[in-house]
Amino acid sequence: MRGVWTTERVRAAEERLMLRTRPGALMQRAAFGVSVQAARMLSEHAGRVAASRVVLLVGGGNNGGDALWAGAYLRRRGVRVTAVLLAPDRTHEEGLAALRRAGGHIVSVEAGPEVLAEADLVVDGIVGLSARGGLRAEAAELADVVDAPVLAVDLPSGTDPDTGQVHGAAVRADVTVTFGAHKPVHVLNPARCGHVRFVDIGLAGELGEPDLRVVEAADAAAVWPIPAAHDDKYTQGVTGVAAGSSAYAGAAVLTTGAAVRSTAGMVRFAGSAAEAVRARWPEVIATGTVTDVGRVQSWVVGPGLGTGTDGRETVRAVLSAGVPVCVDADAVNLLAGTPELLDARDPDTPLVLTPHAREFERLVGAEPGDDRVAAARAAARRFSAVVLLKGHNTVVADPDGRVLVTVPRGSWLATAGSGDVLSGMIGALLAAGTPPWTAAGVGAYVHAEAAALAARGAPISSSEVLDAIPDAVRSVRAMSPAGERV
Ligand SMILES: NC(=O)C1=CN([C@@H]2O[C@H](COP(=O)(O)OP(=O)(O)OC[C@H]3O[C@@H](n4cnc5c(N)ncnc54)[C@H](OP(=O)(O)O)[C@@H]3O)[C@@H](O)[C@H]2O)[C@@H](O)CC1
Ligand SMILES: Nc1ncnc2c1ncn2[C@@H]1O[C@H](COP(=O)(O)OP(=O)(O)O)[C@@H](O)[C@H]1O
Ligand SMILES: [K+]
Repeated sequence: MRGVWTTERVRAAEERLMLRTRPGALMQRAAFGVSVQAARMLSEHAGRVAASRVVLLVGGGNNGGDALWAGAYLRRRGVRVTAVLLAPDRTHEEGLAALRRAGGHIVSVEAGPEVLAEADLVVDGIVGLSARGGLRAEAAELADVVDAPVLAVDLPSGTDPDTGQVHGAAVRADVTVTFGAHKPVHVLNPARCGHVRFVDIGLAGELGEPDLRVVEAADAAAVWPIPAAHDDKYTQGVTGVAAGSSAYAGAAVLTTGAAVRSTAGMVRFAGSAAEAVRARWPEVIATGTVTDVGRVQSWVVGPGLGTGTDGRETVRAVLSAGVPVCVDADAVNLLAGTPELLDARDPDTPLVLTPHAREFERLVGAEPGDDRVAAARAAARRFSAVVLLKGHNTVVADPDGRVLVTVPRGSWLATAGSGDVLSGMIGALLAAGTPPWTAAGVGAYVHAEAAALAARGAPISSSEVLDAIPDAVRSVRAMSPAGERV
């Protein structure tokens, strides 16, 4: 897992590191990294480094200082560098002097549009970790006329460093260079950041435990359940699915199918869509009610269940079964409407709640808001459950405060029924004994991987996401040396 640290933590780490480094050293490390990345982008986009044109958008803080020093380094490689000063009276002095010494041009904001029109690359040094709100008017007008590729220093200006949210105008970067640590914006707003490149400025030893963690392929490969020589269909965990209704039989078929495709072993189904489930998935043992189903090691409850009395009793039955439960869709709505249902739960059995934003609002009584990480964390604590908040990024919070985030590759999952597939996958992982926080995070990662593999650049249905689960598991396992052996 890759760590992510909030602005406050990064600043504190930088302060500690600065006590042991000479003044200005960190900025120069950061700026040198920016210049290396800028040269790489110039080669790719302009076909040359020397004699190409770079425009620096320079704000009134250290972010602008980084851009100015990077410009000075680029001058040594023969690049024509022009700095547009957005806050001339507060421009970073040493950086400005360095760029002047190196032969860079300095212009005022009025000349910005003209120099931007000639640029091969724009370096966004408007604002970094001190950013508040969207871009101010002058910066917004300049950002609007940029046509060349954009390299953002630390983060795309106008995005919130800790939530990734954009209120008003913001830069859209092709590449963002981050210093010393990944910050929340880099994983919560990947669309604005473009490719994120890490520059080591020596912070690692000062950072401590991350505030968030990003799931990676190796994490999924390490925990995905693979049958061993001694296993049979029962020892790997039997997944129970209580989903669907006469009106929504499809949700039952999708959730059950996702559990079937995710792990070896067995899946049992309970509900009025048993016939439809059996017809599509003959390997599933399908019955009418939770009480008839036999022993399972986890339950998934909710997709297409309806919010009537039958649904409520189903939720009550699975919560009191003494096994881990993944509560999705209508089961989340039922908990929102009848919170006493949670009294049926054995407090020692893991619970995973998987709301999308509207279900979250019903459950918690407030929208997730700008800070989705804080919202998921608070809900996890309140319900003593792992809360997986769906959206472009999936945020998975444990009641103890740990948070996992998945960074999507595209938005292909924004299609009906894809959430049903996710809950089936999480249910299968829970049945295999995967701890709930990991099951939810890794399930979401492989779900997104399945979508990316199925889509390959064109829209897909959730049935295709489901069919791509084995390919996604193969793909993540292929990245792990241990995973390739079996
Ligand atoms: N610490 C270190 O060791 C290292 C730090 N490093 C670098 O320092 C950066 C942080 O620098 P920083 O703290 O000086 O402020 P920075 O982000 O440049 O903002 C400048 C000013 O902009 C303004 N402003 C705010 N919002 C705005 C908006 N929406 N649109 C427009 N303007 C806005 C606001 O001023 P205001 O006008 O509100 O007074 C603010 O004070 C960090 O990101 C990294 O690049 C690296 O060198 C590595 C070592
Ligand atoms: N714009 C998006 N980009 C990436 N993933 C998305 C996007 N919108 C939704 N998703 C993902 O798709 C799934 C949708 O789940 P859900 O809203 O429960 O759908 P349904 O109820 O139709 O099954 C979730 O895993 C969510 O994270
Ligand atoms: K910036």
